[in-house]
Amino acid sequence: MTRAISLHNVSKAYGRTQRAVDRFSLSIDPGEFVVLLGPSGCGKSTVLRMIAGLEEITEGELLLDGEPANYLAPRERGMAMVFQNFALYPTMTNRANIGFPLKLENPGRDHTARVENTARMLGIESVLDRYPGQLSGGERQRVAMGRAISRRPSVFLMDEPLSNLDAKLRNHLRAEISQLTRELGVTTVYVTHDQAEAMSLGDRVAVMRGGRLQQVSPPREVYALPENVFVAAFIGTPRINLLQAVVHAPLEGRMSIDLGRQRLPLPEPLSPDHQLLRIQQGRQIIVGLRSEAARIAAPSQARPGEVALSGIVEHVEYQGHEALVHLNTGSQPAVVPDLESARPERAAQRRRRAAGSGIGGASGGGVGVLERLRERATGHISGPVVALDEPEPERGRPATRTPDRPAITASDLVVRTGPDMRLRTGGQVPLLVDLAHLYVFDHYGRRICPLPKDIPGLDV
Ligand SMILES: Nc1ncnc2c1ncn2[C@@H]1O[C@H](COP(=O)(O)OP(=O)(O)OP(=O)(O)O)[C@@H](O)[C@H]1O
Repeated sequence: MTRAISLHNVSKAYGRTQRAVDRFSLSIDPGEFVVLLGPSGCGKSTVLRMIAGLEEITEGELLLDGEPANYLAPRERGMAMVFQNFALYPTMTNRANIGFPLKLENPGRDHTARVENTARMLGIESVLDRYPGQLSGGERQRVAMGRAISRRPSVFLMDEPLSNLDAKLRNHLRAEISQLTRELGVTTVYVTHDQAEAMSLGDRVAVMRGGRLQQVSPPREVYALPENVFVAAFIGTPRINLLQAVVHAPLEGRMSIDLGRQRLPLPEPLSPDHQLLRIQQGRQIIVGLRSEAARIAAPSQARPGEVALSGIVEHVEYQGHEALVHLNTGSQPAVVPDLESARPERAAQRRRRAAGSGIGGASGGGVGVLERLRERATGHISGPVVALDEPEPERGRPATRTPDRPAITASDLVVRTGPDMRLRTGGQVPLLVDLAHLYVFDHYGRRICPLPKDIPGLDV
């Protein structure tokens, strides 16, 4: 059995502090795999815990298969949770750990077949009679998943189940989780702050920031059509290049985007997307260029839709199969708050939560002040995504740098090249920018180009 989950304007407030989750709405279909993605502290785990019934909903409504479920006890929800820290009973064998929920449910029955079947699915038959302490991290996490699966839940809730594992094992288990949940056809809500994990696992990815849902879309769409600059910057490696810019739209002559020391001329006739940029004339905007939107090549090699820029090589990051070239084009990078908010460590959070809920003995008093200061400094910033770090300039006048602003950081654009391209640090290189892959965001960070119907790089 699998079930539909609907959250309608769900909020969570802890005490009188700002809301950890703010008017969160999301409908998940039966059998769907939805990933909650966002930086540390954005409220992902809180949403998951409210679905599980481990956290009371302050406001809003939770529906399970269309039925109100705010006050349903956790065990009546038919859900299984898998956490980051495995949470196995160390004094029980792995067999007993996997069978534990079954034993609780049905003490009199023999569960051997179900336990062995589950272990076979996860490839851990050979370790069933060992103890968790005798297993590797990956095996332990498989046992934890086995315990969640054995009961045949109608929903899996997974809270960063792979984050304690090394990268290779993480990739491996990620593929297994994907296969397993599809085979079982069970609705899955998976929490992570790792965008690559989210993109590879989810049927849909729900991006959160400061307790609020920013966008929920299939992975390809969340990458190709980010609704705002926060989503654009959170998704994709290397991170999208975000540059402060001003639209230059003379009554006569070619429209262009002023990037500081250089301009991007917009090809004529203007596309409908670019035509709409005219109304931004003189206002500060943010230009987004993913690393695949620009390449190092001479103007003579320009393909239709490509325009020339140039940059000074600051640094080359050799990656084996490719190199990332960090360039200075003389523009000013846009700053997106919250991307990697320095939230308290998860462990410290858990300690505090445990202390607050009376579980365990750790009071966390020693770290409290520091934690609180850090929280205050990096606290929730919700509302519109303000990506610029200075006030909007007067209309009709291009932005100027004020003297106390940091100088243009050395590199403002990262492009990919083949691993063998010889580049000299400090040397100037020609660039071609593909305007079909140009993103423009307004000063609140909302995407204004491309329009929703125009999806670069998406074969639909
Ligand atoms: N029991 C609690 N009491 C007070 N505040 C809490 C409690 N639990 C969570 N919070 C706060 O609510 C906010 C959201 O926390 P949550 O754990 O949901 O974020 P998250 O996105 O899952 O972060 P992480 O990835 O670090 O776990 C944070 O600011 C956190 O400090």
